[in-house]
This record gives sequence, structure tokens and C-alpha cells, in this order.
Amino acid sequence: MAEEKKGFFRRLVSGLTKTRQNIVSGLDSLFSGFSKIDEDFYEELEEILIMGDLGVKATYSILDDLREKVKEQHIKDPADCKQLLIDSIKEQMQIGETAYEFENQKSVVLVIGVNGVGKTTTIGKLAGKLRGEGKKVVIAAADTFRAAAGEQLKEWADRANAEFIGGQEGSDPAAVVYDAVAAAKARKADVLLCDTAGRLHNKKNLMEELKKINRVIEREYADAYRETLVVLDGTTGQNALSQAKQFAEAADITGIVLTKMDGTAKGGIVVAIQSELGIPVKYIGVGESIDDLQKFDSDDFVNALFTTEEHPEEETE
Ligand SMILES: Nc1nc2c(ncn2[C@@H]2O[C@H](COP(=O)(O)OP(=O)(O)OP(=O)(O)O)[C@@H](O)[C@H]2O)c(=O)[nH]1
Repeated sequence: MAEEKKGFFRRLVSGLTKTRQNIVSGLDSLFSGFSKIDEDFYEELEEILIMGDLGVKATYSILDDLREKVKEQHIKDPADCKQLLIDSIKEQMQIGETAYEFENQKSVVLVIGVNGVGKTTTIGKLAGKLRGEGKKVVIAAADTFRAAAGEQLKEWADRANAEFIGGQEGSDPAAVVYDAVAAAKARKADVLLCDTAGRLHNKKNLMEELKKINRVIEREYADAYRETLVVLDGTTGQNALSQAKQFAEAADITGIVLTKMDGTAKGGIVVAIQSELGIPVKYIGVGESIDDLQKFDSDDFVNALFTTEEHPEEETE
């Protein structure tokens, strides 16, 4: 278990290389370049956090908290601020215990996201993870807007050895979910993963579609635990934050999956998303292969971001 956690942290650190270089190299020169903690110091820190995509709101809260800590503890040397800053970022992201109950009981997971964010890949990875734990998984291709999306999803379902239920292009997504629920019941599945639409330019249709799907699940599969995950592309920075806000208006989101965290210098967006929206980031994608989906832990994330080792051998605690 400890070995597993170590490997996991190492992968997280290497996945976050670009984000880490972006934020931490700036901070290192700030901490070593300033001889005292003055307004210029705070101004530069503000700029680094904003450029790192932590978002304006989270940045200001972190700065306020840091100023207070510096004052209370009579800190004079900028270098002594580093740990305080790490603590402030961690505190900013605290939104209570993140629950993964759907993994351990009969459940339906609706996965929402606009095209190209990594929705299909995420469902495939999640299916692979659950199958690895011996769970029975059914995947429903209820995003019937694009036939190619269904084909891709089927490939992932085959790879993960999960049951696949699809529909014709343009068919009713709720009908696909209906069929998938029937299949899940017949096979006594543990988790039903539903790929659903994410056409944000037509929020009213999206809301109607999700409502219809929800009605089918409530009627046909009332005893299943419900989870609604929004998939966001981490490389899109602030745009991901605004997508999350819009989806939160259209559905009861229970968690967020942030993908492509390995390919971006904008990983700081996870701080903005979690602290501004109060919706837990449950998983992050740090690569394209089936085991590149990790449960998100904000303390591990901040530790990985600030680690100075390229290949850490140590666990975080
Ligand atoms: N590096 C990296 N690439 C990812 C990750 N997740 C997804 N991708 C890649 O992003 C691209 C889009 O992923 P898809 O899963 O097809 O995205 P989608 O949201 O289903 O898009 P549509 O099929 O167009 O609806 C693919 O090339 C994936 O391999 C990740 O965590 N890291």
C-alpha cells in the first residue's frame, strides 16, 4: 500500500511537471530575490498566482491569509513564507472530505462535458479502474450527437472489458440510458457509467436532456446511488472554470474530473475550481493510458506542486 502510494505520488509529480515549473520557478526566484516582505513582494506573488491560473478570488484569499500569518508569526524573511504559502493554498482548497461512495455500491454515474475535454478517455479509465477492482461495469453511450464518440467509447469499453450499450446517431439519449439501466439490472452491474452530452451553447436543451435522463434513472433504477461528474480540460485554464460554472447551473454536479493535467502549465486552475465553486475535484487525468486517472487529494496535489525533486522517493507524509 505504501509502495502504491509512493508510485502514485511520483506519477503525480511527473504529470505536473509543466504546472510545477510554471508556478514554482517563479516563486523560488521571488523567495530568494526579495530581502524583505513588503508590498512589492506581495504584488509579485499575486502576479505569479494569477499567471499560474489560481484565479483572482482564490489568489486574494490566499494572499489575505498569508499576510495574516506573516503578521501573527512576525515573519521577516521572504524565504520563511514558502511553507506558509503552501499551508494557505491547502487551506483554500479545503472543502471537507471527498466521497467516492459510488465506487462501492450499485450506482449510476452521469458524465458530462463538452467535446474534446477527455470525456470518453475518462470513462474508459474509470471503467478500467473499477474492473481492476473486480466490479461489473456497464457503459452507456448516451451522447448520441456524434456517432464517432460512441465508437471510441466502445473501444474503451472493450479494452476495459465492460459491457457497452449504444444508440443510433441522433437517437434519444434517455432511451439509451433506459436500455443501459435494463442491461445493468440484468447483469447485476455495480456501476453504470453514462456518457452524456455537453452542448453548452444550448443550455436549455442540455438541461432538458439531463432532466429526461434523470427521470428515467429515478423511475427505473431508484435504488442506485447517483453521481454526476463534469469533465474539464485542465489545459484550458480559466475557460474550464467558466464551463464548470455553467454546468453547475444546468445540473446537480457532485464532482469534477480535470483532464490533461500532464500536458499543461495551467494546473493551478484546480485551486480556483475547488475553492471558487466548492465542488470537489474527484479525479485528475495525468496521461492518456488506462491507469492515468488518479483520485484527487488537494494536500498531495499541493505537495506535488511544490516538491523540489524530479523523482521523489519519499511519500508526502
Ligand atoms: N495528455 C493527456 N491527454 C488526455 C487526457 N485525457 C484525455 N486526453 C486526450 O484528449 C483527447 C480527447 O479525449 P476524448 O476522450 O476523445 O475527449 P471527449 O471529451 O470524449 O471528446 P469527444 O469524443 O469529441 O466528445 C484524446 O486524444 C485523449 O487521448 C489526459 O489526462 N492527459
